[in-house]
Amino acid sequence: MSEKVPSIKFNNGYEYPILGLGTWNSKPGEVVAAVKAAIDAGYRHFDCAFVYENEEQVGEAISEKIKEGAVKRSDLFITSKLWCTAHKKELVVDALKKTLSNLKLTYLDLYLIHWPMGFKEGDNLFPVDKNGKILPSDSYFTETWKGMEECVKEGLARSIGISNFNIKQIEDVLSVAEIKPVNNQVECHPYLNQQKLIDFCKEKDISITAYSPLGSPDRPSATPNDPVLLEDPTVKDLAKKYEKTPAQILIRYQIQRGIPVIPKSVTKSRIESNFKVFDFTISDDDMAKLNSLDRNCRMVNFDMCDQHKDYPFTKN
Ligand SMILES: NC(=O)C1=CN([C@@H]2O[C@H](COP(=O)(O)OP(=O)(O)OC[C@H]3O[C@@H](n4cnc5c(N)ncnc54)[C@H](OP(=O)(O)O)[C@@H]3O)[C@@H](O)[C@H]2O)C=CC1
Ligand SMILES: CC(=O)C(C)=O
Repeated sequence: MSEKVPSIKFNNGYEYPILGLGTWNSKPGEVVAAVKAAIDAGYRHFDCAFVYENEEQVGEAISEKIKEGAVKRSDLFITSKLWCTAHKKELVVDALKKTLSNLKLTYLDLYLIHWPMGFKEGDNLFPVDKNGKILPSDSYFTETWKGMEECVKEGLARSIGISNFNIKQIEDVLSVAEIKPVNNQVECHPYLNQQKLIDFCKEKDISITAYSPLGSPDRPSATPNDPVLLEDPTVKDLAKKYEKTPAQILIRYQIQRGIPVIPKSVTKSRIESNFKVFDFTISDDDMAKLNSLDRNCRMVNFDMCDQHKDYPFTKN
């Protein structure tokens, strides 16, 4: 039996396991086995989203594992995210109810606003104009936040947070928040170490989750000229030195920074090895080497939104 994963504590007192399994790009036909293998390996934290279009299969795996007695619902920490087409306040609770029905759960541990940009409402998840650019909603995310607070008040989500929000946008949320966000989920790895955003969030008692911690090699927007984090010479040298894989170095890097991390895999052996990161320590000098790789290199740009008034990233 594997050991319990360490947790951090949110500003509302709930515990958040520091390592979880990502599920973006996990095909419906693969994700059931992946989630089951992860539970068997000891994972208790799963990162989902309505837009990944695989919540039903994640839910199927979780229900089967609960039914067979491997875990209880209370052992698990399940996150999902509100998609951009449901940013109007009156749409938020119903969007969460749909996600809960997909996942076959009665509550989420954490519900996040997936992106600060609202999209034109409707069934099309990516409504675009003739140039392929996103059609905006006339909502603003402070209104969406009020809908998120309703989710907590109705007992449908224990904690609420944000994802892909920049500092100014976080300040805007805080200016209206009756319930504070507990977490901002952002891209984070040695090529984009996010130290400034992490420091700001720490000051506000908001935790960070590191997405794409391995550099998201299977992202649909990858091009052959992009840098490949898992093949970085420093990362590979450290893997050799510590007798670990490059992925284990990248996951351990976040854990030692106190940053929860959610690597994705649908491969049983990788799901298992990515979890074996609690039996070694990267030295301070080697952590500094990893920090020095920072180069403002973002893998998940969501370019189709770069004209949106609430696009969070500065363009290089
Ligand atoms: N809030 C947001 O906007 C976003 C959230 N996320 C969340 O973060 C999660 C993780 O990020 P993601 O972008 O998926 O990318 P990751 O950085 O986790 O990389 C996933 C890729 O790495 C491969 N991989 C996994 N383990 C290993 C290993 N040990 N050795 C070599 N390759 C490995 C996987 O392959 P394989 O599966 O074939 O094993 C997959 O191709 C997402 O799945 C999602 O849950 C991600 C992006 C945006
Ligand atoms: C992967 C993901 O969460 C995106 C692109 O929103």
